[in-house]
Amino acid sequence: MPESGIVVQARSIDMSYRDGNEWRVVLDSVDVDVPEGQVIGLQGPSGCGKTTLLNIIAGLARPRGGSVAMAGRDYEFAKPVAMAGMRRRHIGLISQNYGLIDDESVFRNIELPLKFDRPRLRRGERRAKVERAMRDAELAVDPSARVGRLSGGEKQRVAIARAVVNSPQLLVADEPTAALDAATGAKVIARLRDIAARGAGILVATHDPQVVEGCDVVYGFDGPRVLLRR
Ligand SMILES: Nc1ncnc2c1ncn2[C@@H]1O[C@H](COP(=O)(O)OP(=O)(O)OP(=O)(O)O)[C@@H](O)[C@H]1O
Repeated sequence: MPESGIVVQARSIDMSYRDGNEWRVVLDSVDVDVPEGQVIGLQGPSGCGKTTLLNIIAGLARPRGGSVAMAGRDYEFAKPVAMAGMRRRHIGLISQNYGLIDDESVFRNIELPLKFDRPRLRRGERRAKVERAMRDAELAVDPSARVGRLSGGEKQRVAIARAVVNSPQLLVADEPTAALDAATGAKVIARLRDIAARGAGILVATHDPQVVEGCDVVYGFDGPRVLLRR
């Protein structure tokens, strides 16, 4: 049985990549818990395996060993269609390069997950959800503005709004402040904390000390292991 209040539990995760004739171990029996209402950090030098672990917990990559469970249900890594449905319904993703469509408006970028997951939602309801997500992300730009014209900080907030528009239980963010100055980065962390305060679990990979400071628990990488830091 899962512990109550845990959004996602990863157990004994193993991952290796083939390097010529050898297998290079990146994750070796790694355990991670993401509780409701908390921001959990993954910290470590470049190349240590943060993105690999995030992708596994976000259901985007299949580990070579171990299991991941959301609300006590194991991810069905062998079933790509079921996995895609689970990701759409329960997981919000903020990727390193934001993954936005520059030629589309702010509104259309943010509503995209709703179009896939809630195609029968009425226009008014969709608009209300997008506006709510924009408020949650503290995004005060014209919804009809083209994303390509926004600043880096604004783009990051569009990515946050899009990730939360479906009210996911788990939000996964890969280096969310990497391209931002310190003041803008601080605002992003504040937004993540607000989103967690409403019950979501957040997992964030970072080497930004400011982000680390804003986490409830930080897992630090030390070679192919994850150690609980605080
Ligand atoms: N698809 C892949 N095939 C082979 N090797 C990979 C693959 N993905 C990642 N790796 C290797 O696994 C290691 C961990 O990569 P990962 O991207 O998870 O690190 P990271 O900690 O997120 O790094 P960064 O902070 O630079 O993003 C690296 O050595 C990388 O080269």
